[in-house]
Amino acid sequence: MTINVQPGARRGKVLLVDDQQANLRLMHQILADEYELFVATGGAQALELCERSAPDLVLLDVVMPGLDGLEVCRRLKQSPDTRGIAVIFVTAGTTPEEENACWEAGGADFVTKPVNPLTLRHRVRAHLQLKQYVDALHALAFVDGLTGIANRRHLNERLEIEWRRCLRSGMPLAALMIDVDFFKRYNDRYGHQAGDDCLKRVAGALSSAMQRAGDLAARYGGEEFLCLLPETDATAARALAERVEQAVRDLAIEHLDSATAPVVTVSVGVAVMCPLQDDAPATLLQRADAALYQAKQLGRGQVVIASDQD
Ligand SMILES: Nc1nc2c(ncn2[C@@H]2O[C@H](COP(=O)(O)OP(=O)(O)OP(=O)(O)O)[C@@H](O)[C@H]2O)c(=O)[nH]1
Repeated sequence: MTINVQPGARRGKVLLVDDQQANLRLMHQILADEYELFVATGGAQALELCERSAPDLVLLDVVMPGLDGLEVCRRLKQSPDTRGIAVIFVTAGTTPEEENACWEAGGADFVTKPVNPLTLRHRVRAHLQLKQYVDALHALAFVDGLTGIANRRHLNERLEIEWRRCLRSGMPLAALMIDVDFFKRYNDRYGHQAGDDCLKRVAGALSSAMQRAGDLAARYGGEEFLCLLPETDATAARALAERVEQAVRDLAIEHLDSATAPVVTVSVGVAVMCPLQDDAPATLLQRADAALYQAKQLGRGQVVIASDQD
C-alpha cells in the first residue's frame, strides 16, 4: 500500500459556501490557483456536494437563509461519510457566544469577515495539511495491507455505527460472511504468492459487487471477508450474495484441487436483522457465520441465508 503524506502532493478539494455571490467571488480569487474549488450558495446544496464530491475542506458561511452554516456543520459531523471533512466557518460574528456556537457545531476553525486574504490562505493550507496526515494515518489504521479494502477494525467501527443507525430507523442491517473454498489446498498447490494474488482479486470482485455508498466490503481475517449492507432486507441481501458468489466464479481463477469447481469459489452466509435494544451487533456476525458454516456443509460454492431462529 502506498500512502502519500507529502503536503501538496495533490490539489486539495475545497467547497466554498456562501449565499452572497460577492463573498464567493472573493474567496474564489484568493484560493483558485492552489485548490480544486466547488461552490454552493445554500446549506442544502452544500450537504449534497459534500456527499457527492467529498471535499477535503469546507469554507462555510454561518448566516444563510434556510439551512444555516451551523446546522450544515452539525449534519456533516453526524454522518460517518462526511465527518472527516474539515469545516472552517467564515463569519461576521465575533461575540464569544457566536464563536462558541462554531466550535460546538464541530467547526475546526473560523475566519472573520471581512476576510483577510493571507489569513484565509494560511488557515486553509494548515487545515488541509492536517487533513492529509489524518487521512494517511486513517488509511494505515483502517485499510487491509494486502487487499486494499477495509480491515476488521474498520468493519467493527462501521458495524457499531450502522447498528445504532438501524436501531433508530427500524431498518434492517444485513451481513454477508464470505469464505474462499479449499483455500489451504489452493496455497498448497499454487503457492502462497498466488494465494495472496487470489485474495486480492476476490477482494476486488467483492468491492465491485457493492452497489451503494453505505455498503462496506472488508477483509475479516485470512481468507474470510465480510460485507455490511445497511438498510438491506433479506431479498436484496440474498440477491447481492448470489451476485458476489457469481462474481468470484467469473474471475475464473484456476483451482484444480477444489472439490467444488475447477475454479476458485466462495461460500456465503447471509444474516439480516432489524436491531433491537437488547441485541448486540456481534449477533449479526454470529448468525452470518452460522449460515456460512451451513453453506460449507452443503458443499461450498453457494449462499445460505440464516433463518430468524439461528
Ligand atoms: N496466501 C495466503 N493464505 C492465507 C492468508 N490468510 C490465510 N491463509 C490461508 O488460508 C487457509 C485457510 O484454510 P482453512 O481454514 O483450512 O480453510 P479452507 O482450506 O479454505 O477450507 P474451507 O474453508 O473448509 O473450504 C490456510 O491455509 C491459511 O494459511 C493470506 O493472507 N494469504
